[in-house]
Amino acid sequence: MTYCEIIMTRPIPVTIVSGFLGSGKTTLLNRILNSDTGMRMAVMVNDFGAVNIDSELIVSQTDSMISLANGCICCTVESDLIEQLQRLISSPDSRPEYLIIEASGVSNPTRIVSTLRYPQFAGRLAIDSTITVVDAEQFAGLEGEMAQLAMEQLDVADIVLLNKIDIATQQQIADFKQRWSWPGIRLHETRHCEIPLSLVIGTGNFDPLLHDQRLHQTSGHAHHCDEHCQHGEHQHSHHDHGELFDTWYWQCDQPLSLSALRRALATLPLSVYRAKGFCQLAELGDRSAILHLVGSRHDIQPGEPWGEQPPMTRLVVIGTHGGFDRTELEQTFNACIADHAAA
Ligand SMILES: Nc1nc2c(ncn2[C@@H]2O[C@H](COP(=O)(O)OP(=O)(O)OP(=O)(O)O)[C@@H](O)[C@H]2O)c(=O)[nH]1
Repeated sequence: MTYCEIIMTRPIPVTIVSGFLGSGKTTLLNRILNSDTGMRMAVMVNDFGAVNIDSELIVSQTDSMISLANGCICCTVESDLIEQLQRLISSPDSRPEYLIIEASGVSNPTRIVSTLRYPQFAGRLAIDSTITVVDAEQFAGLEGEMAQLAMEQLDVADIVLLNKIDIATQQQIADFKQRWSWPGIRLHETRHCEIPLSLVIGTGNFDPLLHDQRLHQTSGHAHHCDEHCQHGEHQHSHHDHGELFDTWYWQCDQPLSLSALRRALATLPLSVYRAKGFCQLAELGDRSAILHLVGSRHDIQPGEPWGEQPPMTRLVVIGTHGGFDRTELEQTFNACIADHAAA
């Protein structure tokens, strides 16, 4: 057997990174990809929004970056996932030594796990682990179907990163650990997903039997039940997450005022969970800025120089379905244009 044939017959380990909107999945991915793994990594990114901002927020030298069709990986883009996986494993030139799939924050990763276990991938892909990143501050505040989705994302986790412990209270951290530390789970508290590589890559933590057992247990949610549980409500009926969430995209080629933008972000309705993208700020001249909004917190940091790229603000906003008015959002952001804000 030739070297090439040996490589082609070895299953590619796959890590699935899941977690609610803004919990820190891309932060984890960047951390992994910027470490010295010594392996040829491929990354598949699934985003929810008109534009795949996540693939641009990944700052690394991966050998292969695949942007899956935008949408919810568990509802609408499974066929794209299958096609891309098939392409990845069948080409000797582009075949990676390790694959990471980042699901969008609105996806339930159960479907990705099932897809990877289809017979056509047997012996060619091997799930290493499913990692769920949790925003320690935000988690307990999620309600209704959002809370249900966040719990579904935890149900399939082999590894949980309880992230953002720098902004969560001790009580929030303790409450989460009390409810979600079931036997066998590997739970790590992190700041900005800082964690040794060996605890997240090549762990071999995925156990298909345990996985199936957990999903079929009661209603699937393997947490410690308490008075907040309404198991009748969170059976694993599959929602189309595209119906739970709505997304809006705004782009603008005129510079924005930073102070006006900060004010605008503070006035967004609570139903807006997430905003992210790149901004052209009057204050930054020829450099872009990276904007993140998660719940009521926002962060705007200087990014790369625009270089050859024409300066342009591109923002994706994600919220509950029907939770925001597009015309109002447009007016809010238009008012941030530096010339308008100064008038
Ligand atoms: N304070 C704090 N902020 C964090 C931490 N981890 C990530 N963030 C910030 O949270 C924001 C969202 O992080 P991302 O990594 O983009 O989150 P995500 O899960 O990929 O987001 P989506 O893909 O949109 O669902 C960014 O501004 C991060 O810098 C943390 O531990 N503490």
